[in-house]
Amino acid sequence: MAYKEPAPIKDKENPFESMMSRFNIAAECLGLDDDTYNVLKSPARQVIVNMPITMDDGSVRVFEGFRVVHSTILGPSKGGIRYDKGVFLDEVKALAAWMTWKCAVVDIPYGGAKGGIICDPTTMSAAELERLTRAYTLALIDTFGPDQDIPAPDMGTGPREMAWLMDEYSKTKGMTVNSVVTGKPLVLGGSLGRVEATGRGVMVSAMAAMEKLGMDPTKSTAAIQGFGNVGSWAAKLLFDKGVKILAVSDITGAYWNENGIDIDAAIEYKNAHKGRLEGFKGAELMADPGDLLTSKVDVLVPAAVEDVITIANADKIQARLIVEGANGPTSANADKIINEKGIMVVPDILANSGGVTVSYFEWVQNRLGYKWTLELVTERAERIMTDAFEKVYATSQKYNVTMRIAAYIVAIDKVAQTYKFRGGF
Ligand SMILES: NC(=O)C1=CN([C@@H]2O[C@H](COP(=O)(O)OP(=O)(O)OC[C@H]3O[C@@H](n4cnc5c(N)ncnc54)[C@H](OP(=O)(O)O)[C@@H]3O)[C@@H](O)[C@H]2O)C=CC1
Ligand SMILES: O=C(O)CCC(=O)C(=O)O
Repeated sequence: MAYKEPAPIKDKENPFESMMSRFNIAAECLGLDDDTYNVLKSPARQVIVNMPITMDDGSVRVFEGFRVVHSTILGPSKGGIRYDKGVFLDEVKALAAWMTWKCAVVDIPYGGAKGGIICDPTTMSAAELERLTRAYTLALIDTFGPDQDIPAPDMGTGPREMAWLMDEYSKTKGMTVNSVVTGKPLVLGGSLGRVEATGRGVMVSAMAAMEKLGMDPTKSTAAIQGFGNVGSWAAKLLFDKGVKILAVSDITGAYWNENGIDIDAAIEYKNAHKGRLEGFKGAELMADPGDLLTSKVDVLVPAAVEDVITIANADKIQARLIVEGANGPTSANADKIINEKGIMVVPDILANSGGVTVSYFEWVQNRLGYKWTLELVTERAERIMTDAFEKVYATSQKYNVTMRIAAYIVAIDKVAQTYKFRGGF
């Protein structure tokens, strides 16, 4: 039977339009001129590739993949690769633009890019995924490069895929080029602290926001959607700070414990059960996983997919603080409702920027041929995150705007100034 690609999800807000509506507000606050506006909004490069892959049963399937380079104004473009059956071009375009803004917010010398392949990694063997990753690398060999475009993990990918990518790239160059990709296994030049970096940044932003709101972490509760790389590390690090985690979730459901979930036990369970929480006994399965988002907690951390906080549920959210671990979890239409409710949102382009920050450290270490200690990585990453938070907070006060619009203002201002100094392209 011929394989049929799943249709892209259509019943959601377009993520690129969501990104643009925030961009437009920030551009207006800054009084951005038309020329710069047009340059900054347009992705520099969009590549679509089709890759025939021999499956383990001998059949051939053609997979569609994307790489969007949004901007190289600040430096080589940087951004993860997503393996998911729902990937589509406008999503990758939005994710690439968010990378540009994210790198600018944390003041690292990168532009933004993102990649994705329409596939379901949970139903593919390791050998099939390896062939696919190598084919994708070859298809994008002219795009990738340590001084051009540097990929990293995102949903559905991790150190294993980054290792294959590095190896395939290196073979075509006839030498080992480990700085072409970050998020690699440690033995291949990965950085200590990269695996937990995004979750750590979420924790650092949550702590900084709680301080502004006068919340005591040890008296606060949280719910975390998504228990993959970002969600599980954010949960673990918040738990270690004394925050009581009442709910966590993955694709198998949402799990609630009024007395607080033992996150170490949840992570141990997940690691022993193919990366899933299904059957975890330390919490009750919630009847509707969507209820996690509107549950009675102080802090909400969406750390799974886009567009989960929408006009359909925004008015029911009870948390005082939302810290966006995922990229684009809040639709632009929901922003107004959330703001009217007085909920503070630490936006994705700030809250989850700890990952790309430590990716930058990995790239720097690869180029130096030197390894930093975990303490050094953690201390530098936390300082960058704290400084970025304070800058965005001060900007929100100055312009009397939300933290989200303030983060866009900081980012767009930096990219626009750099563009002007460079004299245009
Ligand atoms: N990894 C990184 O360094 C960074 C990631 N991000 C963003 O963070 C988000 C998560 O990425 P990451 O943790 O790497 O991805 P992972 O693939 O490691 O984890 C994703 C998690 O979300 C769960 N999930 C998927 N769909 C749903 C859903 N509808 N409801 C609840 N849970 C769901 C998955 O469950 P299951 O495993 O059961 O399928 C899994 O637990 C993405 O938006 C990504 O772009 C942002 C910055 C950096
Ligand atoms: O680590 C990186 O370079 C990028 C991570 C990423 O894709 C993201 O921040 O969304």
